[in-house]
Amino acid sequence: MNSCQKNNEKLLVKNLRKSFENLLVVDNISLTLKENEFVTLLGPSGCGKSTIFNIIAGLLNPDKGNVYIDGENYTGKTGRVSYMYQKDLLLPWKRIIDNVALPLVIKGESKRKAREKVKKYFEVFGLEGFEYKYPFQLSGGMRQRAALMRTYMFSKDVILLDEPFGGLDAITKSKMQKWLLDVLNKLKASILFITHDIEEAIFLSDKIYILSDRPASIKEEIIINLPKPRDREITTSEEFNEIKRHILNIMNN
Ligand SMILES: Nc1ncnc2c1ncn2[C@@H]1O[C@H](COP(=O)(O)OP(=O)(O)OP(=O)(O)O)[C@@H](O)[C@H]1O
Repeated sequence: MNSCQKNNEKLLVKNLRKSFENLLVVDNISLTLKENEFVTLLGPSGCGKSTIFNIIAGLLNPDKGNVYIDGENYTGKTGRVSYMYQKDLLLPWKRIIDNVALPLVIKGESKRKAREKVKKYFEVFGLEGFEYKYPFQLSGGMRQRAALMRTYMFSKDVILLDEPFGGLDAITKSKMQKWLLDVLNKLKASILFITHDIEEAIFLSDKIYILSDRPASIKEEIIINLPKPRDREITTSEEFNEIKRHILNIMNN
């Protein structure tokens, strides 16, 4: 165990720095994610958010800094966290149940056992009755729920979500945000989330890191103390708008 690990800290990122050729993309990023916490990286397009996720997932090596999960150094090591990209496509030729079970099959489970293990989650993810359908038979929101379920099956505790609702229309996106909070109430997981949508960040998060333009550095860390469980009405409250004004101020300076 790393001596820096504090109580219930799942993920600790320390002093990350990353350049591509001569382009500095990530500059001295440090952050923490506690057990069952929802933390968002909020920043402008192209600032380096996905690069930070690629480093946390172990797909990229930082030039400097480290990534600890449960106190263990995972810098440059893959396979510990779940990672869902914005366009995380389901395999069109596989049934939903086999798409969702794929992470378990990759880890060595038989198809039959993997199907058995994932079956019980279909109800929680709102996909009961759709187990044996193919992706083209589902709506956009349902496909995204299936992709989230597959992500959850890979690693149930630390989940990185890179703009998972970015490609959805406004109404579906809003429904999906509320749905995600409800699912997390039942399942418990520690989520690190990327978005450039300020309202989405406030609605979902316990904590927001505001990132600068490229190279990404942390401008401010904001704790969101809005009451939980949250529903849509909260987004029109004075408290919510006060946080939004504060964030806009920081982002525009
Ligand atoms: N493998 C790479 N080689 C060279 N440059 C890269 C590489 N990956 C990312 N970049 C550059 O790093 C910068 C940050 O990219 P990144 O994808 O991390 O930003 P982002 O904040 O996630 O963007 P967006 O919000 O548009 O998804 C961009 O200018 C991009 O062109």
